[in-house]
Amino acid sequence: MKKVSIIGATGYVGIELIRLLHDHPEVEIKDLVSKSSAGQLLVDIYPQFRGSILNDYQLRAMEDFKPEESDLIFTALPHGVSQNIVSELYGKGTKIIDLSGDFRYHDVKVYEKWYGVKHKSPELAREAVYGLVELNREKIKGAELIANPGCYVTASLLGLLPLVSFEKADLNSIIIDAKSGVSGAGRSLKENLLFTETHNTMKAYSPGVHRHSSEIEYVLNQFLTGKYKKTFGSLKDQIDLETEEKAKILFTPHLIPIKRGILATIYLDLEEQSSGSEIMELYQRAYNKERFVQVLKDSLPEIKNVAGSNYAQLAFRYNKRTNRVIIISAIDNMLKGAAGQAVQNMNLIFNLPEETGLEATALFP
Ligand SMILES: NC(=O)C1=CN([C@@H]2O[C@H](COP(=O)(O)OP(=O)(O)OC[C@H]3O[C@@H](n4cnc5c(N)ncnc54)[C@H](OP(=O)(O)O)[C@@H]3O)[C@@H](O)[C@H]2O)C=CC1
Ligand SMILES: CC(=O)N[C@@H](CCC(=O)OP(=O)(O)O)C(=O)O
Repeated sequence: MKKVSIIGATGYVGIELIRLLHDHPEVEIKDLVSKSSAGQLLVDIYPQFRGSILNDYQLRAMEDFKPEESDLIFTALPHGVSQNIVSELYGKGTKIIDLSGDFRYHDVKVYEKWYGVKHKSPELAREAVYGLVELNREKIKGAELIANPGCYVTASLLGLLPLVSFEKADLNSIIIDAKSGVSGAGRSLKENLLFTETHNTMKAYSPGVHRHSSEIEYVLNQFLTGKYKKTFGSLKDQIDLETEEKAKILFTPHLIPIKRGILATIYLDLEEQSSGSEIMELYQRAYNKERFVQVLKDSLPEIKNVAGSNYAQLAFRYNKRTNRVIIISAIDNMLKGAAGQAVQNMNLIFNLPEETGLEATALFP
């Protein structure tokens, strides 16, 4: 049995990781590290674990945590905080999967611009392997530090990559309109996340300037330059970003009155006329071997059909009149958008079948 630990254990992603790892047949939870609740029993904060193997589990302070006793550590901390902890843990022989935005950009200048935070470990940011499994599977297997992707980014990239990969999309026409449940904002107290502020309403936020715009563009542009070429799709030629146009996307997130789930609706122009069957062939080529990506033909993705599961559901409609494609992508922000994808990464690192511990279907109702 591999030993795994979580730092930031009582946050929403932390608790989702505990739930997945508790049911995982090949790992055992070593330490659950918590800043706010060190010394307390997990069940006093999350009573749903009462009676389980974690019934007597005491949360541990960072000072008492010995990283070398774990084979792998998940850091489920806010960005800015995570980089400090990861740089202390790195190089001690333990693999790390970081769920924050801190290590998602090899070029920390891009991170600093969009997050407004100085990066203290640029060398580690260059080492980190981007953990979108469908894009980067081979590198993930040998990685020491994984940067688990953003939730909106996962939904958006899975929808976009087949058309970008097969050079069908006009790279300057991409518009992403995405909606998220409130758990996407984490567990800490914020006035704008109160029940009375979020229930029976819907709002856009950070239109065009949300930090995930930069992550979507950054990964798409790395992809276009050939960084991920061997593991996904078949770009004919790599582009030179100095001389050719980069992908520029416009992204607006919305908060909707549900607990979990993301639905992204993506619009793009095609370079040339196409057809629904031609595009379907691209999506099938991209995803027919993927365990967690389902391409729907006659129905459309819905949050209720993925919430509680690690699946992404995709569908597209080719609009001949405008020569545009509308792509719809649904994931659970806490699972394929965070903890589920992190466990998928862990399975690859431990050379386990990718779906181990992740086979639950969506919860319904
Ligand atoms: N929620 C989501 O859907 C997604 C979240 N993410 C990312 O995953 C990470 C964790 O997210 P999430 O669980 O939602 O966030 P939460 O706010 O729910 O949890 C973060 C946890 O980090 C711990 N922590 C340690 N030090 C600090 C500190 N200085 N300030 C605040 N918290 C601290 C706390 O747990 P403790 O006291 O137990 O240590 C806290 O509960 C974030 O980087 C987030 O951006 C990524 C994708 C999706
Ligand atoms: C609804 C909501 O507030 N969602 C969060 C994004 C999710 C997240 O946690 O950000 P990372 O994936 O980059 O870590 C936000 O918009 O900031």
